[in-house]
Amino acid sequence: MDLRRTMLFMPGNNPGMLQNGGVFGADAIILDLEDAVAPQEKDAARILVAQALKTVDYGTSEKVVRINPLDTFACKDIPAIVPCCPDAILVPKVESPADIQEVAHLVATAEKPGQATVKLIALLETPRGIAEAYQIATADKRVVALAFGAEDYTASLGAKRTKEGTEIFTARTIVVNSAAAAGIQSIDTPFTDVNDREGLVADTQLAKQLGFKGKLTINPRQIDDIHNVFNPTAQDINWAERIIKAIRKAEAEGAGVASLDGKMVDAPIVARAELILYLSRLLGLAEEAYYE
Ligand SMILES: CC(C)(COP(=O)(O)OP(=O)(O)OC[C@H]1O[C@@H](n2cnc3c(N)ncnc32)[C@H](O)[C@@H]1OP(=O)(O)O)[C@@H](O)C(=O)NCCC(=O)NCCSC(=O)C[C@@](O)(CC(=O)O)C(=O)O
Ligand SMILES: [Mg+2]
Repeated sequence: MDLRRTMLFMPGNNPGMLQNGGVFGADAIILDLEDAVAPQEKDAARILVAQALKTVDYGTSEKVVRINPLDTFACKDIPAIVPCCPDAILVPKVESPADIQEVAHLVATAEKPGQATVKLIALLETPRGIAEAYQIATADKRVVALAFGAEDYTASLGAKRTKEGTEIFTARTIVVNSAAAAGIQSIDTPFTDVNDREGLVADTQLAKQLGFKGKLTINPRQIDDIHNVFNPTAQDINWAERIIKAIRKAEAEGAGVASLDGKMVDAPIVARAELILYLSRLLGLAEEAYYE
């Protein structure tokens, strides 16, 4: 499983940020050619991002480039970026399966022989994109995640953006459910007030509760708080260990259902416990947390 708890945006025309992007420990970095770059800077940013992909060591962070939409500069971005071997392309303002299929075709044409297959992440940030979420998620096998962009979405809706996020609740759950139905990940919208840590943590907790697997990130100071929310806690790991022990004991006694602390333990509970343990092993948390 690829971890995408944090996906850190950095403007593609900012050499300082592009140079340092790998040192913050984000699961993914997104070199942005779209909205963080002014129209007159697009050509320079494309060259800078291509160069960064070839020369900067981003460590274990997944390398993602957000291209421009198909009706603007995507046809210039894809042939310039794909041969520089990004891990994935973030496609903004996706509105239909046809958008994804067209990008997938352009990417396939631009890939060098022997290059690892470039993945696609669809950014849904319009009412139509949300309405077509499942069709978009299943439009091409390169698609590994759906991401949600609340600022563009609420601007298109004409809805006021609030900290509580009532206006985006339906869209968030559609994105999560569509991605899960397609067997891919869902990544939540960024929290745009970089000085409001409490608000960030609350918003990330809500995203996790809804089923998102990560959050778009705009500032390195947000990374640890987001990771802390998505990481299993020592309590989670302890619960998961006890669930697995309880079900193994029940199975040894010929039963498919166990009881722990008075609560029923059956297949979906066991699946949740296994996921927690898998994630904690992946993050190197299991032992440390278990023996606390
Ligand atoms: C927010 C702010 C201006 C705050 O600046 P501040 O200056 O207050 O930050 P400080 O924390 O003081 O910086 C301390 C040190 O960290 C360095 N540093 C900061 N950020 C860094 C970073 N990202 N990567 C590497 N390095 C970084 C900085 O260079 C400094 O380095 P140094 O000088 O050496 O000490 C800044 O973070 C920033 O520009 N973020 C990226 C913004 C961006 O890409 N937006 C577009 C993508 S979202 C989007 O499009 C979503 C969506 O699609 C969704 C929808 O639709 O809803 C849409 O449409 O909205
Ligand atoms: Mg946007």
